[in-house]
Amino acid sequence: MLVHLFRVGTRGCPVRGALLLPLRPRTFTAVRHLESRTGSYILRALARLRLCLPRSPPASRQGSSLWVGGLLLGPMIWSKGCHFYLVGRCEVEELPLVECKSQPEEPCFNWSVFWCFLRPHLLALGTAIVLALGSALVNVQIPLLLGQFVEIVGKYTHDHLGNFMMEARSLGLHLLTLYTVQGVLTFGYLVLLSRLGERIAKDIRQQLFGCLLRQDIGFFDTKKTGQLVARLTADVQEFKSSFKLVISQGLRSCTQMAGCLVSLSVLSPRLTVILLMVTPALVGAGSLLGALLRKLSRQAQEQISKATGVADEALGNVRTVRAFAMEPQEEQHYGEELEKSCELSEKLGRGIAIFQGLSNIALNCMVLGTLFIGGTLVAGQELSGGDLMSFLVASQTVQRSMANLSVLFGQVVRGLSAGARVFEYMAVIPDIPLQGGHCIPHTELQGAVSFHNVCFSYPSRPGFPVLKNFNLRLPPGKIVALVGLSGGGKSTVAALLERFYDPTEGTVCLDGQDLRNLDPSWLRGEVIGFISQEPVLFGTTIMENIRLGKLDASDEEVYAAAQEANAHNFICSFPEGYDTVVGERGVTLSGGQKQRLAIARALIKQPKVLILDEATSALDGESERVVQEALDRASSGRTVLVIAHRLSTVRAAHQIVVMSKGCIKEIGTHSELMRRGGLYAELVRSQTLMPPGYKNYNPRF
Ligand SMILES: Nc1ncnc2c1ncn2[C@@H]1O[C@H](COP(=O)(O)OP(=O)(O)OP(=O)(O)O)[C@@H](O)[C@H]1O
Repeated sequence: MLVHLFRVGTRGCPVRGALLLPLRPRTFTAVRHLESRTGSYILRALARLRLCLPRSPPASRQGSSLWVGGLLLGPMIWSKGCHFYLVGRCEVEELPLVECKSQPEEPCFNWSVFWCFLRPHLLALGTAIVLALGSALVNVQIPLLLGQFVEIVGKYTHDHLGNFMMEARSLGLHLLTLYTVQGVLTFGYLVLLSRLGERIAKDIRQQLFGCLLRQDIGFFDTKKTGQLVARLTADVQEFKSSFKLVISQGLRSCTQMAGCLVSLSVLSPRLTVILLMVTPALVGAGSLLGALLRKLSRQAQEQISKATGVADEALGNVRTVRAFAMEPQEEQHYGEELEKSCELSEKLGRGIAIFQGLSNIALNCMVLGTLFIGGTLVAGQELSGGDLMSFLVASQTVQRSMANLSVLFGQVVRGLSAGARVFEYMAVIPDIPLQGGHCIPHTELQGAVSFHNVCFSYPSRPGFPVLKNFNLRLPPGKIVALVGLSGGGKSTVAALLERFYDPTEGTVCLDGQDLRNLDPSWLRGEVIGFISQEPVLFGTTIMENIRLGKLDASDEEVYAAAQEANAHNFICSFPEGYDTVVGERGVTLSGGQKQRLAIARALIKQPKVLILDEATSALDGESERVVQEALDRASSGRTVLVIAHRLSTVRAAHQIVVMSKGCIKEIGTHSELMRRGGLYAELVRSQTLMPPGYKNYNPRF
C-alpha cells in the first residue's frame, strides 16, 4: 500500500498520525481488496489526513497522480457492498517524506474555574502579597545599610579615633530591626500562602472528586483509573506548589530585582551596566543547564514510578504471583526497572555536581570581577569601599532573583498545564445526571420492566452496535433469564436497566415510564438491586458493608438482610461478628461469603427489581448451593433479571431469553425451548457433554 497509516481508528479512537512513504515514479494498476470495516476506517482516516497534510497537491508531471491523503485520489469504486477496490492506472509522484502527528489535545487552563476557587481567599491572598512585597522592599534596604556599616569598619581600620560602638550601634540596631521585620513579614506571608494553598488544593480535590464520581459510566470506559487519581493527587500538588511559588518567590524576586537595580545604578552606573551585560548571559546558560537537569530529573522520577508500578502490581496481585510461581520473574523485573532508575539518578547526580561546580566558579568569578573593577573605581576615588560592598551584596541579590525567575518560568508552565488537567474534568457535564426526575410512589410501584426497540452502542465504540432492535418484557414478580453466547449483549441489557447508559435508540421503561424521566438515584438506590459475579466489598466492617445498600438502615434491618442472604450464621461465627473488618476488597472472606454479603447489601433496600449477573458462576459447588438458596429466597415476589452461563441455574425461570449478537433468538420456558431444539437446546447439549472425568457434571441435563 502506498500509505502507511498508523493508529488508525474511528470516532472512539481517532487517527493519530500518518506517514506518507516516498515511492519511485512508476505506472501500476493498484488493486486493493479490503474488508469493509478496514476500508471505511481507511476512508475516514484519509479524510482526516487531508486536514493535516499540506494543502497543495504535488506537481503533476507525468499524468494523473495518486496522492493519497492529499487532494487527489486514484479512481475508487465501491463494489459488492462489503468490499472496496482501489483500481487505477496511476503514476505516483515521488513525495517527500511527510510525517504528520497530531498530539492528544492538551486542555487549556480554565481561568474562570480557577477564579471561583480563588475568590473566597482574596483577603488572605491580598495580605500575603502585601507582606511579600514588604519583605522584598526591606531586603532592598539591607545591602545599602551593610555598605554603610562597612564604611564605618573601614574608617576604624585606618584611624582609631572615636567610638566605634557608638557609631555602629544605631546602624546595627537599624539593620537588626530590618532583619526582624523581614523575618516577621516572611513568616506572615509564608503562613498565609501555605494556608491559602492547602485550602484551595482541598477545595479543588473535593470538587474534582465529586465531578469524577458524577461522570457517566461511559466516561470511565475510556479513562484509566490511575490517570484520574493522578489528577486528584500529583496534578493538584503541582498546581498548588506552582501557585505558592509564583506568589512568594515570583513577587519577591521581581520586587527585589527592581529595587536592587535602582540601588545599583545609584551606587555605580558603570558597574551596573557591566553587570547587566554579564548576568543575563550567565543566568541564561544556567537556565539551559537547569532545564536539562529538570528533564533528567523528570525521567528519573518517571522511571522510579515505573519501578514502583511493577512492585505495586506484584504486591497487589500477590496471590496470582504465588499461584504462578512468578516471584523470581517479578524480582528480576523489579530489579531491571530499579537498575534503570539508579542509572538515571546517577546521571542526574553527575549533572547536578557539574551544575553546582560551574555555578560556583561563575559566581565567584563575578564577585572577583566586581571587586576588581570596583576596586579600580575605589582606587580612582570614584567609589567608596562601603558602596562597593553594597554593590556586591545588591548584585548578588539581583543574580539570585534572576535565577529564581528563570526557574519560576518553567514552574509556571508546568503549573498551568497541571491546573488545566485538573480543571478539565470539572467542566464535563455528564449526560445522565445522578439525581432529578420523577419517582413512582412506593404503593404504585409494580416493577414491570420493558425494552422497546432498543439499539445501543457503547460510547467508547460508537460504530459497533451491541443491541439491535431489542424488545423484551420483564413481568412484575417474574424471573426472566438471559442466556446465550459470550459477548451477545446480556450484561449490556442489565447496564441499560441500571441506567448506566441510555439507549442509542428506543426506550427502557419501568412500569411504563421511560427511565430517562425517572430519578436515577431513586432507581438505583431504592428500586434496583444488582448482584454481580465479582462482589466488590469495601475495606470496612461487615455491618458497614451491608449498610451501604441503605445508609439509614437500623442494626435490626442489617441482621434481617444478612439472614435473608444466608450470611448471618457465618458472620456470627467470626469473633468480631458484624464488626469484622473484611480487608481490602473483602480479601479476608471466601468467594461465597463475599457473595452473600453482596446479596445482603442488595436486599437491605428491599428492591422491587433484582439483577443477578452471573451471581454464582465464580463459586464452587457447595458455595453455589448456599448462595443459590439465598438468591431463590430473595427472588420471590420480585422482578428478577438473571444473567447466566450455567444453564442449570436458570431452568426454573418463568422465561428464558436466548441472545446472540445483540438480538433475541428464542424465548420460552426451559421445556418449551428444549422441545424446540434450537440454540438453547444446543447450548444445553454442549454443557452436558463434559469431557471424561469432569467432576462437576450436572446430571439434570
Ligand atoms: N464498556 C464497554 N465498552 C465498549 N464495548 C463493550 C463494553 N462492555 C461490553 N462491550 C462489548 O459489548 C458486547 C456485549 O458485551 P456484554 O458484556 O454485554 O456481553 P455478554 O453477553 O454479557 O458477555 P459475557 O457472557 O461474556 O459476559 C461485547 O462485544 C463487548 O466487547
